[in-house]
Amino acid sequence: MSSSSRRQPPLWPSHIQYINAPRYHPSVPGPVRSFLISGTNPAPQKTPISFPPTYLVRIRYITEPSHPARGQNGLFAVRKILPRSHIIDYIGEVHCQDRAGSDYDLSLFRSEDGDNVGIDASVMGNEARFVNDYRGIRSKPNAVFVESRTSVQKGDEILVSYGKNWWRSRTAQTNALPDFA
Ligand SMILES: C[S@@+](CC[C@H](N)C(=O)[O-])C[C@H]1O[C@@H](n2cnc3c(N)ncnc32)[C@H](O)[C@@H]1O
Repeated sequence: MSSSSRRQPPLWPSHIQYINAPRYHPSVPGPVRSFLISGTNPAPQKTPISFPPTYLVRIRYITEPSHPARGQNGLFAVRKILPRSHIIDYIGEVHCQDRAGSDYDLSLFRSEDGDNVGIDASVMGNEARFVNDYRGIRSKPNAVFVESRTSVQKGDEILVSYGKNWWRSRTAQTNALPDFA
C-alpha cells in the first residue's frame, strides 16, 4: 500500500487530516526544508519521504475516572514493545511560526539562520498526536520522542514527558497536578 493510500486508523477524528508524511508550511525557508527532506543535500527531493505504518499501538478513548485525560484519546500498546524500539514517527505540519496555542506542537530545532522549526499535529497528523504526558498517570514516562526507554507491555498507554515548560505555560493543568516544579 502506498503512503498516500493508507487508510486512517480506527477512532481517527473526522476533523483532523490523517497524513503519512510531513507537510511543509510556507513559513519553512527552502534551505531548511531541503535539509529536513534530504539531510545535508540542498537539492529538493522529488519523492516525499513516507513513514511506515505502526503495528505496535492503537488509539483508545480514555474512560477511566482516575485518568487526567479522561474523555480524550491516548495511544496504547497492542503488543509488548521492547526497550529502545522505534514506536512511531511524530508526523504533522512542519512550520517556522509561533504556535504557542497548539497543544500538539513539538519543537524540532533552531536553524543556523535562527528559524525555530516545529512540527504541529493540531490539524493534521498521525497516531503519534495522541501520546499523552505521564503526569497523573504513571510515576515516569515509558517512551521518549526519540526512542523507547523501557519495555512497554501489551495494553499499556504510551506516555512521554512533555517537559515542565510545556506544563508551566498551561497553568490550569499545572495547578491540578502535584509533581511540577
Ligand atoms: C498532544 S495532546 C494528547 C492527545 C489528547 N489526549 C487527545 O485526545 O487529543 C495534549 C493534550 O492531552 C491532554 N493531556 C496529555 N497528557 C495529560 C496529562 N498527563 N494530564 C492531563 N491532560 C493530559 C491535555 O489536554 C493536552 O493538552
